[in-house]
Amino acid sequence: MSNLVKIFDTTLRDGEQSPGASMNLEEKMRLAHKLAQLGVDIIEVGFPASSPGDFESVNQIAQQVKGPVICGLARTGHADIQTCWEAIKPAEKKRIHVFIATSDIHLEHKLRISREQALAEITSGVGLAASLCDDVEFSAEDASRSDPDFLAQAVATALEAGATTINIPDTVGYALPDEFTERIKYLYKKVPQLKKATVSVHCHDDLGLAVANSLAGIKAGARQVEGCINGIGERAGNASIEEVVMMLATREKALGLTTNINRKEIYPASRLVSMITGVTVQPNKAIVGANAFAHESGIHVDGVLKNPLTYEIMTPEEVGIGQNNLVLGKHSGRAALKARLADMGYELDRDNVEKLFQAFKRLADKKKEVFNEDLEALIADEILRIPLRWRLDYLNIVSGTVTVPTATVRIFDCEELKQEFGSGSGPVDAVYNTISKITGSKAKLLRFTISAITGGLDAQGEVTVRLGENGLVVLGKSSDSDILVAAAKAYINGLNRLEYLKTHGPRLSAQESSL
Ligand SMILES: CC(=O)SCCNC(=O)CCNC(=O)[C@H](O)C(C)(C)COP(=O)(O)OP(=O)(O)OC[C@H]1O[C@@H](n2cnc3c(N)ncnc32)[C@H](O)[C@@H]1OP(=O)(O)O
Ligand SMILES: CC(C)C(=O)C(=O)O
Repeated sequence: MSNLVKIFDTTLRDGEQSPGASMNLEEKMRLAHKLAQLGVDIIEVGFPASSPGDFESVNQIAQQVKGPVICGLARTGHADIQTCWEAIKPAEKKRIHVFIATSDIHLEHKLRISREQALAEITSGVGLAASLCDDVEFSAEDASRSDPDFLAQAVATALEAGATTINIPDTVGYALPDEFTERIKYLYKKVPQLKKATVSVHCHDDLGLAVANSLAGIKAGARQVEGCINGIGERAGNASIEEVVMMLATREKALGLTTNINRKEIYPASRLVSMITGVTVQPNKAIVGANAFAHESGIHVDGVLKNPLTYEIMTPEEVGIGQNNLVLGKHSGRAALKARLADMGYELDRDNVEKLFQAFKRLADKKKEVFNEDLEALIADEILRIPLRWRLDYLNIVSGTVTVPTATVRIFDCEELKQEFGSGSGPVDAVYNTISKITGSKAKLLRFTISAITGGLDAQGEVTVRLGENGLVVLGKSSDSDILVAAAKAYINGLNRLEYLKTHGPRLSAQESSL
């Protein structure tokens, strides 16, 4: 048996069945090109009989996308199959995928036909498809809930009619891995001619077992796995392609199997699917989630810094993610802090690291994540105690529903008092325009946040601004019971830090670091 597992991507068909994930022609085309770059073996592009739009996108992709087999889905009715064939005909390599349900629940309640009629449908549908195309896949929908002997009969009928790939779907994500392995082994035993075809598995994630069941199928002899990028798809989704591929690659020694996937395209493909469908990837999602290669806990970061193998079983580079992400937060330790400081160009001596670490922990208790600008601000406050060029002396604001907001601001520039008057679209804008006039600052306001740090009507407001100029980025912070005063002071605080960085450079010199 081959050690190559073919990857059948159905993001454009089953993935598109995720509520709200439908894609237009341009989006499908872009994604199909990306899937070809990713190296999937087969792309199920759509269900051509379902709508003129789907026909058109399948047909356009069949004309333009080279590399993978281009596959269209069809029910057993002849009209579906003819329409599918017309749509995929221009492709270099093409496949018709015919399906019908084989479980009694589906036969009785949905299709309202007998088992005999279902077998006749298979003979007629697969037979027509095989007369048009030499690559035909047959799927026994709801196979995992079908009577095993009837399923074997359906599979034998499809092979007889000309199917070259037999797909065993766990349509409603009901199977348990051991059961699924047994089911496929049973089919191999009952239908000896199955060995000549490719067995495929198509697992849904209703119980979170889609990837485990795909592996169970592979272990029983399946050599094609169907799934979607990011695991999107009907209801709880399909097996996630990236998880299946990375499972096979990471555990290659144990499993002895390979795929044709260009793994560096995994992350770009994931981003594109998320962008196009609007279905966001949960942060803790395996392989492509924001936290998949992120570490915050001190003990983990210490290990990863010494050797990433301590906590990483694959490298982020392997799946197209730039590098791992060492997050600073309340669980971080000194090793993480020192590594980040070194990354930022700061070489602090042991006492200053200790001083900064204590301040960092106090901040991290209040904040989810500590960013570089937070560290710059801590260094400025705790270690450098930077000289303040500007200090607010006086502030008067006129604002309201019927007046143009104006501000009068007086500032100490070193020892010299300077005053200006200005306006803006709101009171904060008026204050900031006036401060910029006095200080001559060209800094851009990148972010402005305001929060209450005490309760009640007399709450202290804390304002944080993020300012940028010529590649330098700083934070400014202040609090006051008057939020406009807090806003003015935060802005001036940021400008003082920017002024310091402009004259001293963004990096601490060794001399300064030992201050
Ligand atoms: C497990 C899967 O993911 S299967 C794929 C599911 N995907 C989709 O359904 C998306 C595209 N579907 C559609 O756009 C529409 O359902 C269409 C155009 C295909 C059909 O629309 P309609 O003709 O209005 O039928 P409707 O959707 O109401 O019902 C489906 C019909 O197909 C029949 N059917 C379902 N599966 C099959 C099959 N494999 N072979 C033959 N007929 C089937 C059903 O019994 C039902 O027939 P009925 O109308 O005689 O009762
Ligand atoms: C059409 C088949 C393969 C399907 O999507 C399913 O059974 O889930």
